[in-house]
Amino acid sequence: MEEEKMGWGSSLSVPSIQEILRNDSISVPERFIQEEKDRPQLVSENLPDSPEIPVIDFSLLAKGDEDERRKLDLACKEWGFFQISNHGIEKEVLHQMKIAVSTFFQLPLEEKNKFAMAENDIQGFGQAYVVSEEQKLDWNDMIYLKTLPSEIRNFKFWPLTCPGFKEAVDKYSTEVQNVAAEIYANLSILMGLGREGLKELQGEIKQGIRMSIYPSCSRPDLVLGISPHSDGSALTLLLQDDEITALQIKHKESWVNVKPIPDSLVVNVGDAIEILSNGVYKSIEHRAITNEKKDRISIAAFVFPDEEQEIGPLESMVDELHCPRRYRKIKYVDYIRQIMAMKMEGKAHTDIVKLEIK
Ligand SMILES: O=C(O)CCC(=O)C(=O)O
Ligand SMILES: [Fe+2]
Repeated sequence: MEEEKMGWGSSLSVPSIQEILRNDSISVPERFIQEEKDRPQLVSENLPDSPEIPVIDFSLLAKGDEDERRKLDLACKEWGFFQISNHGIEKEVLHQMKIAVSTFFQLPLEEKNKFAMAENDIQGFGQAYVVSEEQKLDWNDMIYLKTLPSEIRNFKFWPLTCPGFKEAVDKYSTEVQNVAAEIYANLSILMGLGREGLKELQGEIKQGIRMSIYPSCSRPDLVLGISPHSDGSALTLLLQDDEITALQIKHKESWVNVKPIPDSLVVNVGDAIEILSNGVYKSIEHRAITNEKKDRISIAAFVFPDEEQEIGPLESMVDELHCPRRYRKIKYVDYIRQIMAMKMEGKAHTDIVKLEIK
């Protein structure tokens, strides 16, 4: 029963890119070659020297600093993305998390397959959003786990054969949740509610973590590490490799690189906050590219509303004259199930909740 309740949908199973590369690390299989219009421009080529995405000092935010909160407001309106410094999560916790993930991906395939996604859920080792045999595949392998609330932590997908994995993920997800909760509380204030307003309306936020490996690729000009999409979460907090620039976001119609700041986290507004804020805060399209030299790991913690909650624009964000209602209400789990059943193409999936504006 419980499992059925947890089901968010399913995905066609896809070959492991790491396994393909183990047999032949030079050729790029047809299914991974993007249509010409979708291929990335490489970092070293002609992406303009992009404006830097905002950096928010988390320690100030946590102290209730109003200037910092205004910076957060602007970042969510104009960029939908920001990096946070001084988040207070110890370096060692970040380090152990990265080690756990790379150790997992070094396991032999048969070991990883023990945690393969079940029929009716996207949890485990595999891919989400693969809905047809013709669909181009992304150059990554990933494992997705729901990590919070803690009642669901002890489930069968924990790769217990991977030493230190559970401990590292437990620790990291708890810490990252505290950071997410503080940002959530600040957004709540900015949206005209009290600090606890969003939580009171929507319940505690939950968390799922997507851990990905993007192996180095002989032809990074032909493939995408992850295709353009926006996140279905409320917020996403991303821990990424300190040295490799790979994440790109859509800003004013162009792709902009998110240059890593060591030990900081990249945060983005997800669809749920876009909907709650009536479109004032933007859930921005993003993608990741690959490189020829080095495998890259990233860890995306998605925080999201309770599945049974309805999400829709907050009354405080709707003003019939200046800011009419832009989205219909939807139960969060129905939103997720519907978008999981689609191939992600940028932000097209958010159309399912958009209202016609007269
Ligand atoms: O690996 C990255 O930089 C992005 C990952 C991402 O966008 C996601 O998992 O939703
Ligand atoms: Fe994403």
